[in-house]
Amino acid sequence: MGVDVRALDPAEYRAAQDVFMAALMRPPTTDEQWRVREGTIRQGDVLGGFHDGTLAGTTRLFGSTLRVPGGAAVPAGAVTAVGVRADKTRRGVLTALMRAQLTDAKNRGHVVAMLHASEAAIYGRFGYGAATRARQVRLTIASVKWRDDMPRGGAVRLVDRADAEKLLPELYRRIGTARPGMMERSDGWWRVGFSRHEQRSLYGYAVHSDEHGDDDGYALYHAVPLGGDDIKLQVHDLVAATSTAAAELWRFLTGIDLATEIEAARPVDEPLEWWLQDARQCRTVDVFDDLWVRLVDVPAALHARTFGGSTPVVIEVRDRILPQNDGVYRIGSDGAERSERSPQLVMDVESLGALYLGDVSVSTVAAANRVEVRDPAALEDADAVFTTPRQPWCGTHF
Ligand SMILES: CC(=O)SCCNC(=O)CCNC(=O)[C@H](O)C(C)(C)COP(=O)(O)OP(=O)(O)OC[C@H]1O[C@@H](n2cnc3c(N)ncnc32)[C@H](O)[C@@H]1OP(=O)(O)O
Repeated sequence: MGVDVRALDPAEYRAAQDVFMAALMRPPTTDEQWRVREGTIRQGDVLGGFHDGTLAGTTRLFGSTLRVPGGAAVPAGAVTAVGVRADKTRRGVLTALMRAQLTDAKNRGHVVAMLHASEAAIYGRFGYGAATRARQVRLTIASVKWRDDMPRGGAVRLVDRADAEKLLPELYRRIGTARPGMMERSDGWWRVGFSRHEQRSLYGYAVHSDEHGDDDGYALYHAVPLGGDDIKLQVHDLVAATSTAAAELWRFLTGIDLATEIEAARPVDEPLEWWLQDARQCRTVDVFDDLWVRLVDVPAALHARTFGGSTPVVIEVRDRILPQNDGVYRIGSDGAERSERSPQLVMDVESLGALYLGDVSVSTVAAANRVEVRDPAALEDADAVFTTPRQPWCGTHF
């Protein structure tokens, strides 16, 4: 029996949400949570996969943009709420949904699709590559001593939730998407986020302003009792326009009385260790794949980002789902375009997605046999072409 996929009607969204929550083994969305979420879903965004006439699986795609190396922001489809009923898995429901969604993303003009994966084994077959990483850092507050030469300046103040709901989205819009891998957040994203801040626990909203009094960073955190007298500050969001703002926000967080430790998922190249007198007091407890990127329109995606190196490379790209992307591309610091030349390297669109934001080198992917090297001399050139000065990072959960 095949799988039928169609865009769901708004009246079916709640049922789709239930399928998703059950697939994630989470309790169903409450009526109160649903009232907030419902209004953020646009018609046409939710797909349903039907097996034997039953809604067996679902996925949603909403419009955003993704910052790419060089500074452009490309139209991006953010994929979320993927789930298949446990009694309907491994029958091709997700496959049918992903194919339909990628075609839809292409028709909507999205240059890339992107997601956070619950498991790393799921999305590669659909052309998604792990394009950014994050590291989970933990600091024990009693042992944190900042260096005297750490960047300092400006002031940090706490704001209440009502002010945070106005200030943070505005600040994020202004400063929050500077790094490759960062994405635009919709009003709905913020509404759902703030609605999760329960009254029962402390949520803190700290804003940094520079020496002229202009706001240039914020931290959003949550106090988690650990048992006994121990309290962890879980930092959900820390966005700063300058290293001074970031450093001052970290200094503020580690100065909060009664907190015993801090944990946050951060960019892998944030210079926390460099600010500390004892670098080992910042512990990396995990490094994990963050944003997965799928190039939906390969020529447009390559055109949008800048490349480095002194010698261009010629790469053949293969795409089993969107064959319009198949072809040979010459990529270098002067741009990227289709080419008639014979390829030096051959890769599928998943590997290209992983390389797209500069998180991993071409040599590393080639060493895993995920790039076919036809001209070994091209590998070093390709590393230089794809390399970026800053590690990409998304920092937005969706
Ligand atoms: C962006 C997000 O929302 S992330 C959240 C994703 N959702 C979850 O993790 C919820 C729990 N899991 C599920 O709902 C389902 O198992 C899904 C969505 C992961 C997979 O759905 P299915 O309908 O079973 O996938 P489908 O039958 O199309 O499988 C396609 C292929 O992927 C493989 N596959 C599917 N899920 C997994 C997995 N979790 N691990 C490894 N392989 C997998 C299948 O074996 C199959 O391989 P094949 O083509 O070689 O036979």
